[in-house]
Amino acid sequence: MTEPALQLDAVGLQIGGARILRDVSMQVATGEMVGVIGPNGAGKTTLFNIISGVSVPTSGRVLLGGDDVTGRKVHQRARAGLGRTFQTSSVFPGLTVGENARLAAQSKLGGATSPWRFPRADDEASGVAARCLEEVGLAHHTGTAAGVLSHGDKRKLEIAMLLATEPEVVLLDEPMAGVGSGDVGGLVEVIRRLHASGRTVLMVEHHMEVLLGLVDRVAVMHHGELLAIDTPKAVMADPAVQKAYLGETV
Ligand SMILES: Nc1ncnc2c1ncn2[C@@H]1O[C@H](COP(=O)(O)OP(=O)(O)OP(=O)(O)O)[C@@H](O)[C@H]1O
Repeated sequence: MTEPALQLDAVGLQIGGARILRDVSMQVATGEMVGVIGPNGAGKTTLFNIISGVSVPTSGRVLLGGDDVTGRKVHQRARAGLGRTFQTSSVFPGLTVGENARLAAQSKLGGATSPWRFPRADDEASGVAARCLEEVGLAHHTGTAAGVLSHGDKRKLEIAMLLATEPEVVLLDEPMAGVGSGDVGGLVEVIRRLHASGRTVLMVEHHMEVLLGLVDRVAVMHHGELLAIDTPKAVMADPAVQKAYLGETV
């Protein structure tokens, strides 16, 4: 039997007297796309922090491809094939789109990471960067300053930078946040292709229509617990989920 790409075993986080996460267990199969939803403060960001190594759980285990990575640092998990985008933009606005992507590729390949070093169009990092920009549909913006891109294109650039690190498991933290309605469709297509290429994807997203149309399964967090994990249809029909969202639009 193949190991799940990502597995959480009874993960918990207690800070002082506060239980932030309690007993969260899930398995995400290779190539699967799972959406994580839940009301504000439910523990979604904390869960992503624990999976990516920003926080260490006080109980339970995190496994990547069957390997226990619970005690490993962010960069060690990145090397093990985990990539993450953040809610806040991580692009360098003064650098071009191409330079941003090349820096991300260099961080994976090692060696000098100075963006001011004259890039050779045929070096490995430049090749990886070009391929990733092509994949997200930003190749025509290679020479554009990242700071002048629309929010939607910045998100695409962040995804390209993530792809440049060649992750197998991708965590997307609210990719639609701040994106104008005209840019949503293009970004959805990029995420759909990311999934179709066989990568395993976990996505926190408040834009419910987008999320439900993309994912294989939905994990519902509530008060630090995993309330349900199932197909979008089954989760939306679950009375416990509806109760958790009472007063909010699902
Ligand atoms: N380091 C910390 N110390 C104390 N409480 C924390 C800490 N980190 C998170 N919390 C609390 O844990 C709960 C879960 O927070 P978290 O940010 O994970 O929720 P979320 O589901 O991502 O919310 P949102 O949708 O608003 O981003 C919140 O009540 C938050 O205040």
